Amino acid sequence: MAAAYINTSLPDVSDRMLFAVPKKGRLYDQCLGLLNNIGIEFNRKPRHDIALVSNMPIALVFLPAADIATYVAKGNIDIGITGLDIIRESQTENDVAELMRLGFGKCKLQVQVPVASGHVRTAADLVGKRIVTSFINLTRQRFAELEGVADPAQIRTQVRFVSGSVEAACGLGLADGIVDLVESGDTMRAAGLHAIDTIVDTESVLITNKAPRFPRLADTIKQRVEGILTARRYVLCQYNIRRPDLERACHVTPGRQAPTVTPLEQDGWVAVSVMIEKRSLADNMDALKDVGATDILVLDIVNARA
Ligand SMILES: Nc1ncnc2c1ncn2[C@@H]1O[C@H](COP(=O)(O)OP(=O)(O)OP(=O)(O)O)[C@@H](O)[C@H]1O
Ligand SMILES: O=P(O)(O)OC[C@H]1O[C@H](OP(=O)(O)OP(=O)(O)O)[C@H](O)[C@@H]1O
Ligand SMILES: [Mg+2]
Repeated sequence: MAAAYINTSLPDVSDRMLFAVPKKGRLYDQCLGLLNNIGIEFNRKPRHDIALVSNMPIALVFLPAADIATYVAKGNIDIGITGLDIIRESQTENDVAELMRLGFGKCKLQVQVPVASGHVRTAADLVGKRIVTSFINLTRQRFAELEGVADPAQIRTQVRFVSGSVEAACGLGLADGIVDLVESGDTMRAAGLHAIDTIVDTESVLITNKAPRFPRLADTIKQRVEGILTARRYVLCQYNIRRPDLERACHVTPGRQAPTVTPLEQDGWVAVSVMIEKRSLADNMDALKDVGATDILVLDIVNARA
């Protein structure tokens, strides 16, 4: 259970759901965009890590992404956004409920070595060597597997923690290899490194405590986020078609549930309105044209509720 926040200079948040958001870093901008999209209004004062939401009984708590899973697992925070990598690293998988993957913050936690150390081709070649990382638990678990040791504390490989700029460690002589996140690979390549093993594929997730204090409010947040993710994934497509060609057109664009078909004033014609996934839009438009559709229009969806 989340405890009341005990600090008299802070606002009273005892009746509010505490919602943790990364206070900086790679997830920050995306999280703020999402909060805005789901209609959460707040005013964060400079240097304050708590902001009251003006239109819902929620208080936002801005925390380092790496700590959010622990707060949620312990029940000090009710709901939060963080990365799957962080949940695994903080060993909180069994204590948090994953409500939804959010589709951003996608990257891989990888074992990397200097391109120049050509004799190191697999992670097994680093057994017994020096590894630097911000993910010591996941790194120790991976090397325990490679060493055939049940207890990660017993591994021969030396795993040392650094809090950031991990990619500098090999060049500076502190490590023979590193374990760090890779998205585009630019950071890795700029440091003269390449990846030889993947430990985790990660993306950001919405999580709650397993015994949430505000289950209905958490569900409302989940539904609103689902609506935004759906809106981002789909467009609304409208077209006109002769009734005899409708069946073939509906085959191309079956929609999420079913297309909406409306008769046109012109005899024998109908208008179709249907949701289409953005990633198959161009192919679907080509196929619609082939089956006789005309006046094909595509409209952005701002929000949705399935
Ligand atoms: N390059 C990236 N691409 C996508 N997601 C990333 C990337 N780097 C980190 N993440 C995700 O964001 C989470 C938080 O990492 P991030 O580096 O943003 O936080 P931080 O280290 O607290 O911030 P900073 O690096 O600014 O000090 C990671 O655990 C991961 O889930
Ligand atoms: O493959 P890329 O697209 O280059 O992204 C990967 C980099 O992003 C993160 O670093 P961040 O910017 O958070 O800096 P940090 O190392 O100081 O945490 C991560 O730690 C990598 O260094
Ligand atoms: Mg970082």
